Amino acid sequence: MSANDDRDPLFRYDDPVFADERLLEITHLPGPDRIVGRDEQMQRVADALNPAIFGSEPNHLFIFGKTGTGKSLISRSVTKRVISEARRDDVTVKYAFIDCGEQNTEASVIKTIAQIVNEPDRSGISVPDRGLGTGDYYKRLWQAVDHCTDVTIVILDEIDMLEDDEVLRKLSRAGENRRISDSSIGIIGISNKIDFPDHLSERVKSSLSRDELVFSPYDANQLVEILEKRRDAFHDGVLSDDVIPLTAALAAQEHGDARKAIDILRNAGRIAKKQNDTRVTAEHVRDAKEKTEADRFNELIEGSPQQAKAILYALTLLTENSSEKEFPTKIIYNQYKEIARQLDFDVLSERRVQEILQEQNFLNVIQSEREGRGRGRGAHAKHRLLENPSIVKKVLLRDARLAPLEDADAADREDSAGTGPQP
Ligand SMILES: Nc1ncnc2c1ncn2[C@@H]1O[C@H](COP(=O)(O)OP(=O)(O)OP(=O)(O)O)[C@@H](O)[C@H]1O
Repeated sequence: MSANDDRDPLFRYDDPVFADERLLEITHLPGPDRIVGRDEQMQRVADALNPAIFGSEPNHLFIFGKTGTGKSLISRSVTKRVISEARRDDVTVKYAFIDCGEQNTEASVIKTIAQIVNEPDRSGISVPDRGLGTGDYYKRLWQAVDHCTDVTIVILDEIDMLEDDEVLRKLSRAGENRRISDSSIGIIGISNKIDFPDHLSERVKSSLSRDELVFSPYDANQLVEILEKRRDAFHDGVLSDDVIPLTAALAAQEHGDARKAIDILRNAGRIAKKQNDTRVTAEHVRDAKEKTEADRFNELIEGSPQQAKAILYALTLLTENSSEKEFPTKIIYNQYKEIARQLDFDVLSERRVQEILQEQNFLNVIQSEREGRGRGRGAHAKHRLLENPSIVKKVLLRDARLAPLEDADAADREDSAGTGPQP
């Protein structure tokens, strides 16, 4: 009897497609030999963090670049190398990776760093999840940092999502202001908004944005190389020859986004597996592209209220039915009113719709520009959808309250195709 004979037949124990799917997970940190084309950026991050190896204060650093250009990968990878180098000299370096999209208040950022760094046996303190004011969380953070580390590296991803820059001011000057005495803190701020430092107060800017680093998008060849280095996520012979080049080409269409490339490849494998295919083909890749885009858009709008979805639907219809790409608030508002009536929603004021458009701009769902120059505010802003309208529509219609729009949409399409009832 083989070892597998007594296993529960309800489950699968072999995976015909993936040898190690974790290599394609977004949280996976690939080793240095799998990192492609970022030597210069790695060196710059290493230069900024170098003092930490000897227990001294690292330089703060800002990293900019579009989605999927390796900003968090390089920050985490170099930080980990700093930690292991420092350990050789008995220097303790710890790091906290904070997603400011999820933790955007001063108290939650401070609490999270303190919880990551703290070892109650060494510091003699605890960092409770709730119940302390911001000031007390700071006190515990300084204690934890002083007792448990020589250097703390704080990586703030999506730093532009922070409610205000107070936390940056205090963290960046902790040593200078003698909040901590036996230890130091280095900050790496990551953002895809290159104009982010313009929004910081002068004091924070002067202490933080001395060192800036820009990550440019990958070209299709680099994306091919990145994917080739993860080919062992699949069993030998599973990927058809055209899968990696096609995935790279599709991911390079907007800008060279490695996150999208890896997501498409993983989804292609999953789709093949679901269909009981043992080879991943170009067709799986095309389906995977659509799924990846829909998933990503869904993630962006998941928490949005139904009114915001109705407004986005209005912008989607306008985009679909016109050769224009940008629309003024007023035009979107008129279309929204129509949709709100169809859905039996209360009709919001134009001012409120304008605010919601602004929020969606902040969430990177749409892009708003004021007429003339600068980021969009106010009644004269124009708004553009950042995703393919057919994907947006599909995702918005997943919301049951918006589903009636699907019938209206189908009827419109029939009419415009001339297949509606003839007189
Ligand atoms: N140069 C590279 N070599 C190998 N893999 C890479 C490279 N750049 C990015 N990746 C992979 O692409 C994915 C996205 O990278 P990462 O999260 O670092 O991008 P990012 O610029 O921080 O994006 P975002 O702004 O969306 O957070 C990760 O799975 C990462 O491992």
